[in-house]
Amino acid sequence: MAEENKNLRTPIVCVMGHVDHGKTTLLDQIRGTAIVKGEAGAITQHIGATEVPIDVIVEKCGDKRLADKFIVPGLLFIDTPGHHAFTTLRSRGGSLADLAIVVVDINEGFKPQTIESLNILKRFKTPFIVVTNKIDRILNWKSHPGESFLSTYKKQTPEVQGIFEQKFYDVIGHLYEQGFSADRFDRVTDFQKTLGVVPISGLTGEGIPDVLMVLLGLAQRFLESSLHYDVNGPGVGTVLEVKEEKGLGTTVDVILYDGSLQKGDTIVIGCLGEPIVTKVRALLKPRELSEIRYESKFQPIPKVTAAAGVKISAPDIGDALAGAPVIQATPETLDEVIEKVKSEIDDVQIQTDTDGVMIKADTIGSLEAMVHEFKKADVMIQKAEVGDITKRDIMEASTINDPMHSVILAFNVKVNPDAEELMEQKVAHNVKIFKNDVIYRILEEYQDFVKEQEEELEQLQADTLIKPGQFKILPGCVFRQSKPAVVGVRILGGVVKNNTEVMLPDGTVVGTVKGLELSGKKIPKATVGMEVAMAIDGVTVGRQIKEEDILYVHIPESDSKVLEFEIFDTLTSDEQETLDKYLAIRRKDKPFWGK
Ligand SMILES: Nc1nc2c(ncn2[C@@H]2O[C@H](COP(=O)(O)OP(=O)(O)OP(=O)(O)O)[C@@H](O)[C@H]2O)c(=O)[nH]1
Repeated sequence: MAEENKNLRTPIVCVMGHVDHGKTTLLDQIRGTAIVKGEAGAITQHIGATEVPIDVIVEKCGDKRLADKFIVPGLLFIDTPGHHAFTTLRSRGGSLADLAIVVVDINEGFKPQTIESLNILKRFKTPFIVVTNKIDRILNWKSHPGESFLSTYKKQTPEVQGIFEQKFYDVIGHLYEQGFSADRFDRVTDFQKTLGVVPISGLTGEGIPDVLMVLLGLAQRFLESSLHYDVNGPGVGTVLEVKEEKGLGTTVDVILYDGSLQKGDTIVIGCLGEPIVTKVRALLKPRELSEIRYESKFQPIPKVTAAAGVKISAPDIGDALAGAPVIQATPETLDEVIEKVKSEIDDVQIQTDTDGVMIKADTIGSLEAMVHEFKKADVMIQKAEVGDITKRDIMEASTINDPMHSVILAFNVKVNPDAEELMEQKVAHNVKIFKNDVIYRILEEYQDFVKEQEEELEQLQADTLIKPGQFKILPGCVFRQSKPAVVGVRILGGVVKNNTEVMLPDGTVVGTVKGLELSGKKIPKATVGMEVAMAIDGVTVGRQIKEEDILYVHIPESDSKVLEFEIFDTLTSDEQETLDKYLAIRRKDKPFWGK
């Protein structure tokens, strides 16, 4: 059993949370921990990751007995913060990150990206902890750099403790609203039922020993079975980034999570077309800072073993895709491995609708995350692809008539120059691009746009809709008998516009308004309370109409339905009253008119 445990690999940890809540500072603090406390050689700076060995953690926590308790070799922190790295680092059926930390600024509380992080973790079922950061900013907090939370907390005054408790339980309350039962880490007895929350300061290092301990505990408790690996097995990893490096050409930064990889090995890398089959030309790790006499930032190494972050230099890897699998192959396994890599890419089944927007993202993982978030918000998606925005994308979007769908939502991608050129032209005038490197911002911007469009449409509808109106022909104000009749009227309710038909109280439509004048000036409409001169075509005073008559604007049945059932609440009270009277006339003989 003990022998077997030797092959537990280092758990991979991602840091997530809202902008500016302190993800980078926390990672820097952890890196600092590794550098200051580690014996020479004990610290391993990886490509895209930092490894904190178990003995460094144990020393930091000040309890040597812990050394026997834990059997994982340490923790590997992915250096790129945010859920971008988390979603990029996918492995078959989930995320490659074994654990995550969600950072919340204790003074600011929950923000959109906090919730987005929690949703992503919930979806991937990744064990995680929450840290409430920046406790040193609490009024009158006395910092004790590097100490455990309980130790520094005990040294605060009761007032400061009171302020802390209030802010802390605010965060606990928010977590509860998101469906998590959570408590301060030292009060949690079962991490499977209760989410552990660690108060920290990324700046002073207070609470960092607790973060490391709780993470180790989680790894031990939940991951032991999934952390077994075969040192001699084929190397398996995920592309974190595809990068041009001076003197090396295109390289791929890979997080290896199983087996090992050597210089000269054949590897298969996922891309959009047929998988790339190539040979490792060099495996590289960052050069130690002391070795500045070398020109290159990287140092070649003969072999890497999981879990590790490594830069791979190899021929023909330009099309490699961030988030795609990298698997080592032998002549015997090559065909099988190619199939496996291909099917992993094909597994990213994105269900699309027949109508909807176009989504572009930089990696498979971010594309999946984006589609998930947008579907949750009921946005219809017609196409979802990895890659920059091309001329063809713009052409495709421009053929869509619905302005809410001739839209490209782009996450972390560029607009190609020829696509940009096309955007300037008339043919693409209807295409809109929403670009951002934060998913929820793209969603927000798109939702604002949709709202604006809907309001415009409503306004347009309201402008063409015939509204209720009622007026009385004033006594002694007949200026012309007919062709057209011109009479003085008072608007009793609603509005009367030019070119609308008018109706008698018995339901007969008798003529059309052909002009409105107020104090000798032509006006397009008259509203409640106004006394105006009105020209009515089609009637003769003394025949169809006479002084003191009350007339109504004739509302067609289709408009009446919209007024009564869709926008009744938006009408003024006199418009509502007038509509009620109008409907009563219409429904006297036909009870179902306009229903
Ligand atoms: N007082 C105090 N300031 C902090 C702490 N942690 C972070 N900060 C400050 O908060 C600001 C944002 O911190 P970052 O670590 O850059 O935050 P981030 O979450 O990585 O931000 P993005 O990378 O922009 O998402 C910086 O000015 C930090 O110095 C802390 O514990 N205490």
